[in-house]
Amino acid sequence: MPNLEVWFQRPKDITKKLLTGDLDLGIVGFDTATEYGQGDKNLVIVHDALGYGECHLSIAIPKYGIFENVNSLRELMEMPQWTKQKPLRVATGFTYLGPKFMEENGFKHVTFSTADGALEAAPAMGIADCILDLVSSGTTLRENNLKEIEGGVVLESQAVLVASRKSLVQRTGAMETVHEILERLEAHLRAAGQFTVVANMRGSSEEEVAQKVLSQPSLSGLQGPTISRVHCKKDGQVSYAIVICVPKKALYKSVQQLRAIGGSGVLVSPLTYIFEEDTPRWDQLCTELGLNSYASMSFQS
Ligand SMILES: Nc1ncnc2c1ncn2[C@@H]1O[C@H](COP(=O)(O)OP(=O)(O)OP(=O)(O)O)[C@@H](O)[C@H]1O
Ligand SMILES: O=P(O)(O)OC[C@H]1O[C@H](OP(=O)(O)OP(=O)(O)O)[C@H](O)[C@@H]1O
Ligand SMILES: [Mg+2]
Repeated sequence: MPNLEVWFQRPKDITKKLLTGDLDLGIVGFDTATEYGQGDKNLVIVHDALGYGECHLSIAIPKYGIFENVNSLRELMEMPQWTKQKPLRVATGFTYLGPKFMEENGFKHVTFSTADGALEAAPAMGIADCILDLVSSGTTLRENNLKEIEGGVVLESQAVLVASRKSLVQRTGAMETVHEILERLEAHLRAAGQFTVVANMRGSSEEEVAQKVLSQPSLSGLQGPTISRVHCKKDGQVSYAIVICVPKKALYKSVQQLRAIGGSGVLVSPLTYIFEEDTPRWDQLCTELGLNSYASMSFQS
């Protein structure tokens, strides 16, 4: 893409640099954008689900000792151990979201300490009573004898595309660039679970082939089959070829169904992009920025 420069930075620095106006666009975890964005209106989520880096921010407590029978945030809060003099000690890297969550849930006697990594060790080391950190597979928690509790999830997260509102509104060309990035991302993510399937079909007419294909539940494709004539070199006879999109999960079933209705020579290739007529997140972004005229604007010129 022209007019675009890409820098690799630490996630928290990306968020901070978006806020100071040193960057126009960033890709970070939603948790980082929320933690370091701290509700700043200048940070705009352009794409909220890039489909990787999935995790959630959650409270975890030891499985043992005084916590053995504690399984919810409410039960944790109602434990007699936490007093003004001896509050619940939470180790977390999320020093904005952590206290905010506990306060919103009415937790009175709580205090926070912070570290850069390996927080899961803090309870066993006696430095904290529980932790508030990211969980993905849950392996780190299991390894450290910790458990999540009901009502303890602070935030669901995955990679997101974020922008500086000021940049989008003020910088010439910024919206055009974001539009192209968004179109490509949406089209690419839409295509992620799909294959293109091309097959030769026996049949006496396009209609007959279409009927056969549509009679099979896994073969209707995104909008129905594309059918075209194949002109054989040798005998000049006409046969037909169909092109359909098939979800990866349904691939083998589709091949079986194609064979059952006279399909052969099935070619399968991955799909890179599916561009639809609309880019829903673009319209949302324009509305968010109060730039409604952009929604119908095309950048073809
Ligand atoms: N186990 C995980 N599975 C999936 N995504 C994760 C996981 N841990 C972290 N993430 C995501 O990756 C982002 C970066 O993680 P992390 O904060 O560990 O960064 P880092 O590269 O170690 O940076 P720093 O050096 O500043 O700690 C997080 O904000 C979160 O969105
Ligand atoms: O549920 P899991 O799949 O085990 O993943 C969770 C772990 O991943 C992250 O740590 P990371 O590996 O980034 O190390 P860090 O905490 O030192 O940054 C997070 O801080 C958890 O410790
Ligand atoms: Mg890390």
